[in-house]
Amino acid sequence: MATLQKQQFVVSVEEAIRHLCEGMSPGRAERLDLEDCVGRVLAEDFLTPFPMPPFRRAAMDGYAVRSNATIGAKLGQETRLRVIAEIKAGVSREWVEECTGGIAIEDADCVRIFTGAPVPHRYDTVVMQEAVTTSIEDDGRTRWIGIDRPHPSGKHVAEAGEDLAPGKLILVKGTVIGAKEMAVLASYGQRDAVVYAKPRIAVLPVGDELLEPGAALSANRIYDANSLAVYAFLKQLGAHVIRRKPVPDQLAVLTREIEQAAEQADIVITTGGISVGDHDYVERAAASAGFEPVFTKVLMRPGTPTSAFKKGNCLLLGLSGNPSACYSGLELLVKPTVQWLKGMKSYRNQWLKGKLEDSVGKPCPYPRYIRSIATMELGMWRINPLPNDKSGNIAAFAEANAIAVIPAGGRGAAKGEIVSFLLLTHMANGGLTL
Ligand SMILES: Nc1nc2c(c(=O)[nH]1)N[C@H]1C(S)=C(S)[C@@H](COP(=O)(O)OP(=O)(O)OC[C@H]3O[C@@H](n4cnc5c(N)ncnc54)[C@H](O)[C@@H]3O)O[C@H]1N2
Ligand code: MOO
Repeated sequence: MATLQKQQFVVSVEEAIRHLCEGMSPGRAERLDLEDCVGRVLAEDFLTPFPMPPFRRAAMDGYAVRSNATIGAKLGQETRLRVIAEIKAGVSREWVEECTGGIAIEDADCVRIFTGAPVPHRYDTVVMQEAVTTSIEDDGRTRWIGIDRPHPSGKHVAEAGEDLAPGKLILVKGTVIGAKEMAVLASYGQRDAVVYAKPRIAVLPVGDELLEPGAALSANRIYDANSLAVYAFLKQLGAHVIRRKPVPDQLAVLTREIEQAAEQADIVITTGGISVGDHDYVERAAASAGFEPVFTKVLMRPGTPTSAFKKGNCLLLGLSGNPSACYSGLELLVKPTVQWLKGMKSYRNQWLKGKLEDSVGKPCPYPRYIRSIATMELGMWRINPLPNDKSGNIAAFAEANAIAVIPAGGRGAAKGEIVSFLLLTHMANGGLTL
């Protein structure tokens, strides 16, 4: 039998990401209740519809006073102000008007006020209750406060619109909705938001050796680890995931599975079966299912055989079967692609710089993505490459919290060298969603 000659469309990691994102656009926009928008991406700019705060309000519990009335106040020579009303948060405009509207403007009165309550216009400052003495007249009703120092105008009063004027662009299209975005939207009374649909991604683990977790282990078989890893990763990214059972190494079966998955998904991810072995069928099945190659080799190790194919709007991404290589593919390629498809403005990976705490001796013609432990010490990231990080091993990546990149060629990298690294999604994830 002739040895399989893989078509060579070789790209760098950066080029692979560009190819993957190019020609795919975020899904349709849909309007969802805010509670269902966690981790979703805004498909429209959000402009403030009214001033924030919407009315002039007290920022402390205390007394609303006219600052003029406090000018002459001194220790031992208190200014006394009569408390003419009590205004708490949530009272009606009519109530405030009734309490203070008909009263001639004099300096010598004040109102008891609580945080969040509207400050009547006649008063220009709020004095915290800790800063006053209180007294009640013999009639048991007339209340006074004593103030022993001047209070400047505008203290503890939040003016209407001082936070945000109406018509201001506060959340731009492409922003992930998390807690603070929710607070903004809910502050403006929004019940729902227009967000991009979740990307739909199907996962097909490929290989005769694969058993479903839960089945009895038998000779020469292994459990399918990848499809659950991909499932978890994609869930964390906020995708809709369809996980299929392991597919045998048979061209016809795999072709049919890919065709079926492509009908349900924007992206089909296979794991395994993408290298040059006689029983690696993903590339041939992709062709039988009508997919065109986008790239068939990525300049990275692990995961060099990672390949992508396109048919219409559907992308087929073949990740390596080795669990570490598969996982690297998720972090390096799948994450930016899915984030792009989710409509995220900042969809690219955020690379950081750190100092290698150990040399990495193994030379490699491609950039090597080393599973590592990154720690921050005295303002500097330090990178400890994990030993024994063959792409078929799981120990190194189970421990890792980062992937560091060792440039191609040369003799690896020396201890003390500054390298780029990526914090793994479970460490760095700003938008962990389910
Ligand atoms: N002659 C060559 N052989 C190989 C090359 C090469 O360039 N020339 N590349 C090697 C590299 S690098 C990689 S990476 C692997 C990739 O192979 P595949 O992606 O085709 O993966 P498989 O051969 O199907 O499996 C590899 C390995 O991973 C195990 N595996 C597969 N699926 C799963 C799963 N769902 N869960 C857990 N483990 C899985 C599988 O049993 C194998 O041990 O090819 C090299 N070969
Ligand atoms: O590209 Mo592979 O993942 O090194 O074994």
